Amino acid sequence: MEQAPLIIAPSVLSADFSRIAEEVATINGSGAKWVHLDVMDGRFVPNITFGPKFIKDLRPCSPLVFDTHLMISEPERYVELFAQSGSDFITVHSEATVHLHRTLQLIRSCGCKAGVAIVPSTPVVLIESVLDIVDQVLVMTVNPGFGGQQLIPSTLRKISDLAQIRQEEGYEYVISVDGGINMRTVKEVVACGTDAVVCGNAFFNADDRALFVDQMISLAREERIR
Ligand SMILES: O=C(CO)[C@@H](O)[C@H](O)COP(=O)(O)O
Repeated sequence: MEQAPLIIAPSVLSADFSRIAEEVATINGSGAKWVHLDVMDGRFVPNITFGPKFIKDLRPCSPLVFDTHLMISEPERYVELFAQSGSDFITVHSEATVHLHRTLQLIRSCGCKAGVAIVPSTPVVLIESVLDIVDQVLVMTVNPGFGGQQLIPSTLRKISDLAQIRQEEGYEYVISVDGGINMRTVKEVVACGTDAVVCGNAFFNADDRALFVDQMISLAREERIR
């Protein structure tokens, strides 16, 4: 069976918040399938973005999958609010919650798909015991907090490891990659087994955002048939 096209998830972190509805409209028209929503609390990461009201207000602006990435400490305290805001996926960091398994169960019990994220210094072995209950594993390829950073090469191995475990165990999670993804780096992450890529600066700085998405998907297809 042919593999599904690479999922492109533009990160609104790199959007102009003063024109956020217009910016999201360009995501809708670009061929991207997901909208990536980076929630930061100034504690788990050294930056602050937005909360559930922002996502709730954006929900009517897009029919796409809302991929909410909680870069916040103790995310379990806010899961219900982010579920009510219209998130499809809610992804929490393994480093940010003591009871990771329980937090992932909570996400699912709220009717959302559950994701687990790991920062560059966290090895895959630390999340192996929850891989049977997640719908997405998000591999951070930069240290979280800011857009526009360079991909850290030592993170790539984790993508291949997750793809191998998925195959061996028959799991069905989506493997997504976040940080420093652009037309130069997409092939290497696809070669490792990525299904979805988060793109902040590369998407929002593209002269033609629809063309950018199209080219990223084509580059992925070329890499997969190589
Ligand atoms: O979560 C983050 C950063 O913490 C990312 O989602 C960035 O927003 C990706 O931006 P680029 O590296 O693609 O510019």
